[in-house]
Amino acid sequence: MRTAYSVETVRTAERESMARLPEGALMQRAAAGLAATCAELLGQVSGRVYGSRVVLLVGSGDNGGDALYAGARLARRGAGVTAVPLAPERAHAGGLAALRRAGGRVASPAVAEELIERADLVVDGIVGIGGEGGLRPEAVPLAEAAGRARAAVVAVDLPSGVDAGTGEVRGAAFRADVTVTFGAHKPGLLIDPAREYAGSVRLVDIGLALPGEPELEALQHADVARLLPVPGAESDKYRRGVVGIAAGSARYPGAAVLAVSGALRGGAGAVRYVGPAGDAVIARFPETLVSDQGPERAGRVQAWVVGPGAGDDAETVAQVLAAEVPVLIDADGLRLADAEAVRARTAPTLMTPHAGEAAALLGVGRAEVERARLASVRELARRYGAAVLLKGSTTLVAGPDGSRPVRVNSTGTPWLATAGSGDVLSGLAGSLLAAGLPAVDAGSVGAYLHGLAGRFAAAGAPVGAHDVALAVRRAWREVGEVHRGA
Ligand SMILES: NC(=O)C1=CN([C@@H]2O[C@H](COP(=O)(O)OP(=O)(O)OC[C@H]3O[C@@H](n4cnc5c(N)ncnc54)[C@H](OP(=O)(O)O)[C@@H]3O)[C@@H](O)[C@H]2O)[C@@H](O)CC1
Ligand SMILES: [K+]
Repeated sequence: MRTAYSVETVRTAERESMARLPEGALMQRAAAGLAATCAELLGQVSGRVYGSRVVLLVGSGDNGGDALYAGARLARRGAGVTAVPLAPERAHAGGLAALRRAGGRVASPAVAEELIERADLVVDGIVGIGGEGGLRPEAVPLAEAAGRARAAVVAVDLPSGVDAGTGEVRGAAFRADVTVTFGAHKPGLLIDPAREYAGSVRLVDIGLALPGEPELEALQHADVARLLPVPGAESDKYRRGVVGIAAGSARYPGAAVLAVSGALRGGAGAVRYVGPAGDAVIARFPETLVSDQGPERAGRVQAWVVGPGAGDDAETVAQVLAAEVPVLIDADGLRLADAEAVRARTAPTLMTPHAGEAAALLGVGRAEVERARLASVRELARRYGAAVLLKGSTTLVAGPDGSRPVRVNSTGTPWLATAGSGDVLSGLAGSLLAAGLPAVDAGSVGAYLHGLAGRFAAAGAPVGAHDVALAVRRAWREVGEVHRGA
């Protein structure tokens, strides 16, 4: 499991550690890790550390201190290192002295853009977890220059300008090729839009003992493998769970077919389809149990999926919400579901909006949800008393009270932003619910497999939702392999 901790928790751990260790020890560990990554990148960019040109952009806090000590290490290996302190009188004094002793230079911000243009490596040590409110105006041209330059950009702890705790980006921020973060991932490094600015993220262990719950957790292959439902010798189709799909309409029969295609690959023993697209479903998937009765009279299921392509069929949504089994609500179902009926449910509920649907439910603009994804998913979960999966390039899954930790999925790919892809996910996650997974697990395992399947199906070229559904089996197998190998 990959975890991310709030700034507050990291600060607490930092204080405890500092009380036990000699002064400056944590910063030296951080700088050593940072310098190692810088050296590796310089090797890639210019072939060697010796003789390469490194520019350190140095703010007035410890983030700048990390950059200076790392710069000193690079200077000792023969790199030409120039530090640009944005507020020279407040830059980390020990770090500046160390850099000078190692042969590094110090330059004025007036020449920073010129230096960045000629650099092999730019180290962004302007601001870390102590930052507030986005980049200050004087740093904006530097972020732009670093973006234009051919130099590799390494961010210290996090890209300056992004919000460490929430992943929000207000205005300009540094775009890093690599972010070297210390002690723990910060939530912003795993959530878009900030995640995109971080490039690839490396965690340097500086020996922090992190107290309490993480803010976020991201499942990895082995975690997913442990959660996948596996039939035992005694299993029959009913014990493996039957998932009911109440989806599709005369206008959108394809949504029903795609939701069923996802459900068939999600581990339930059987898929029951209810709705007006039965002929289309049977033609494609003859193994489906098709009923033309409403959900109430369709026969037993262990979980329902309601909503994909449902049009305006509020009655079906109401019947599903009244069922005493887990329910996944997606697409049109989100709009048609009565909030009181959702809150009144006693069996688990999982809502799966994309940003636009979440915005409509929250009564805000879509951009607002995209800007503040973590706060949005928590707020929705609290309002509805339901687990909520907020789709996107970094999908988030919150438990019913919006509490910690929220799951974040990072297997997604931009290729998954294709029509019908969400219908496949709803069937897949619904099937996992029917197989007995708790709502947050069903959502996050579903998103994980779906993202991986999207990558396999796309392999660098456009995909349709149907291709994604087909690739779910490969994703499942790959995840299972890791488990068996473990
Ligand atoms: N956690 C750990 O265990 C370890 C942490 N370590 C490192 O320490 C870092 C945290 O250091 P920190 O607390 O000194 O804060 P930091 O991020 O350098 O910035 C603070 C200063 O920046 C300013 N400033 C504020 N907002 C700004 C903005 N938007 N744009 C520009 N400037 C802004 C503000 O100064 P002001 O100008 O307001 O006086 C403020 O004083 C952490 O990220 C990690 O790198 C490691 O050394 C090892 C162990
Ligand atoms: K930084």
